[in-house]
Parts: sequence; C-alpha cells; structure tokens
Amino acid sequence: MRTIDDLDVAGKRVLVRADLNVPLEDAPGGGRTIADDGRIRASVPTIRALRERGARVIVCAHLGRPKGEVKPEFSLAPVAARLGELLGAEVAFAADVVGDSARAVTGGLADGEVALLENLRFEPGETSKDDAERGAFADRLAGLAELYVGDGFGAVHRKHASVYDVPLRLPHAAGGLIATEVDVLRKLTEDVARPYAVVLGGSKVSDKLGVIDNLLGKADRILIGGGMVFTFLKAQGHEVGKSLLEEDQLGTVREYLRRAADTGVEFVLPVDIVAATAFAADADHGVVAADAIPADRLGLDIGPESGKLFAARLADAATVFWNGPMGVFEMEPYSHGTRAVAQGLIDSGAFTVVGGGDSAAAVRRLGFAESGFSHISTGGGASLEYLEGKALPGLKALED
Ligand SMILES: Nc1ncnc2c1ncn2[C@@H]1O[C@H](COP(=O)(O)OP(=O)(O)O)[C@@H](O)[C@H]1O
Ligand SMILES: O=C(OP(=O)(O)O)[C@H](O)COP(=O)(O)O
Repeated sequence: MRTIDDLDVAGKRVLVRADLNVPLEDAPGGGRTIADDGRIRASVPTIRALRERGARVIVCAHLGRPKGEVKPEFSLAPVAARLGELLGAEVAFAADVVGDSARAVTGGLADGEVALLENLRFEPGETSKDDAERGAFADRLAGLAELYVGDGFGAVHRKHASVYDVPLRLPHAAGGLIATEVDVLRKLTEDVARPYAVVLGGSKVSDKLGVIDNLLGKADRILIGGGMVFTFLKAQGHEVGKSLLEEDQLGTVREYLRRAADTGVEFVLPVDIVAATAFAADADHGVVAADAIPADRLGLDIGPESGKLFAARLADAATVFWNGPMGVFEMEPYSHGTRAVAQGLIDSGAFTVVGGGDSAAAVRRLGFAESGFSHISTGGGASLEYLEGKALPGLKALED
C-alpha cells in the first residue's frame, strides 16, 4: 500500500476518509455532545501531516446509521468543532455531502486548510448495495478532490462508496492510522501466543456472530458477553425475556456450540445476568441466574459471578482480543461486567488488543489507562473481519 509520503499533496485537494463515528450523549443543557473523542484524536495525525505539506484537506466520515436520510441528530457538526479544537485550526463544515455547500466549502479551501463534509450516510448512494447507485455517488464525491487518502480503519470492512469506490477513481494512499492498525493486527493472524482468548460482546450481534465461524478454527477460548449472550442462552433452551435476540441465528449458534465441543474450543458463557424491567439506568434491576431470566425483564449486563469467571478464564491467556462491551456500560448499574473484563485483560499480562468504537470508549470512560492494554484499535467489526483473514474492501481498494 502506498502511504501519504508517496503522494505529492501540496496545493491539491485531498479527500480523507476518516472514521469519526463517535458515541454521543445528552448534554446537560439539551442537545447532544461527544461522549468520547478517541476516534477524532486518532484521525488527527494524518490530517495534520497533510496540512503541513500544504494539502487542501477534505475530511469525510459517517456517524451512526441514518440509513440514507438527513437526520439532524446524526449531524457531524459537533465533530467538526471538536476536530478544529484538536487541530488548533478552523475546520470549515459543509452542510451537505456533495451538494452546493460541499462544493463551495471545498472549492474555497486554501493550502493547509481543512473542511469536513456532512455525514456521508445522509446519502443513500454511500451504503447502497447497487453498484451503479453507489458508483454514481462515488463519482460526485471523487469530483470534490484530486487525491484520496483512506484512514478510517473502523469502516474498512464496509463496501461503501467513500471506502471502496472512491479510491478506485482517484490516485490514493493509506493514512498512518490504517498502517498502524494493520501492523498490530497482523501479529494476531501470524504466530499468535497461546492460549488465545477472544471476548465478544456489544450490540451489533447480527454483524458479529458470523466471525465466530472462523474464530472456532483460531481461538482456544471464546467468551461471550453483552448483547451476544441471549442468542446463545436461547440456543441452549433458556428463556431470555425481553433481551436482545437474533431469532434467525439460533440454528447457527447451536452449530457453533456443537463444533466447539467437537474441536475442544471452550465457549465461556455468563452464569448470571443483571436483568432490568426497562432499558434505563433507574429501572428496577437485579442479578438472576443466566438460565432464569424473568419473561418481563431484559439482560443489560453480565452478573458479578460471570465477571469473576471471565477474569479467571483470561488469567492464563497469552493473547486476548476483545470487542464489544459486556453490558450497557454507559449506565452505571450495567457497567460492572465491562469493568471486570477490562481488569481481567490488564491482570492477565497477555498481549491484549481492545477493538471497537464503544469498547475503546468504555475502557477510557471506566477510568482505565490506555497504557494498560497492548493496543486499542479504533475498529471493532473491522478488526474482527481482518482477524478472519477476509479481504476488506477498504484495504483492497487501497492496494490496487
Ligand atoms: N445486553 C445488552 N443489551 C443491549 N445493548 C448492549 C448490551 N450489552 C452491551 N450493549 C451495548 O453495545 C454497544 C456497543 O456495541 P458495538 O457497537 O457492537 O461495540 P464496538 O463499538 O466496541 O464494536 C454499547 O453501546 C452497549 O451499551
Ligand atoms: O463503529 C464502527 O464499528 P464498530 O462498532 O464495529 O467499532 C464503525 O464506525 C463502522 O460503523 P458501522 O458498523 O455502522 O458500519
């Protein structure tokens, strides 16, 4: 892959695809504010390097999943402000993606100046599965710039216009973040020190259940927490109340459990669950056995015994990869499982990689020092798919 050092960027308009998909929370005075700016900070070095070399930098990114519609609550405007603070320079914000505002803002950039386009996913072409629709949008996006730099590692597993189709249309290079991420994750695909434990959680269950298929041939232990748990518990014949459930994946999960038993891979499932009457911090909640979740409750965290069990199963690991919080850590009553697993990684002394926007945010929010982990990756799904050995669209396009 070419790096930005291989591009002559001075005086050129350079489109940088970053991953600025940061968690937002309600601000005390109303509106939404950035809960964790880790992904913005991770994007700064490449943008700064391009500025210093006289590029006219046009940053593009997505926020959440607005599904091709303009939804003000998913605007990147707060991110533009934060990016400006971190760069110590003004970031001109375009109120659309490829419309009049984008053309005016990007056309008006001087050498070394930076602009951010509005949320790419306000445009249906960005995520379209139809090649022609995606291509038509990619043409318009590519038309804003002369060069392309891929640096949004967290989104490289998505075959989206800004990730895949635009680099096919412009001279391109990989930014420093992608280069660093790939360097570290490559170690986990080569000679991995064993026992190798993988911890999976979070809420993107349908996205991430599929990676287990491949992990069964690679990991020695797979620990399941977060929203993933309930499809496993249900597959074992237990009731899960109103918890997150992927009904259509029950057969797949049963097959995983069978294969694990046959091949000696250990699945570690929670033995207790924090179950609540509603998805709220102040809802009535308590610890129940994992096989006795009441019909009117939903599981929002792994319980204290599970936290101890997970830490024990990490203690002798030599390598640990963790993606996905163990519970709804954003709410204090459901943050303890995530805390126990983070501490378990630190205490293990293993080579530890934490991946994912929310997982990385969780360890910081819960007060853990980043230095306690070997690597904190900005990508969750992207890291998992990289570890599967899959060809990732955003990396493939940069290699071509
Ligand atoms: N039991 C659960 N039920 C619903 N949501 C959950 C549960 N456990 C964790 N979550 C949520 O999962 C989200 C993170 O999931 P995900 O996006 O898959 O992780 P990452 O961004 O680290 O890859 C968090 O916002 C957290 O609140
Ligand atoms: O947050 C992200 O991924 P992650 O939650 O797997 O870390 C990326 O920004 C990709 O977002 P997407 O999963 O909506 O395509």
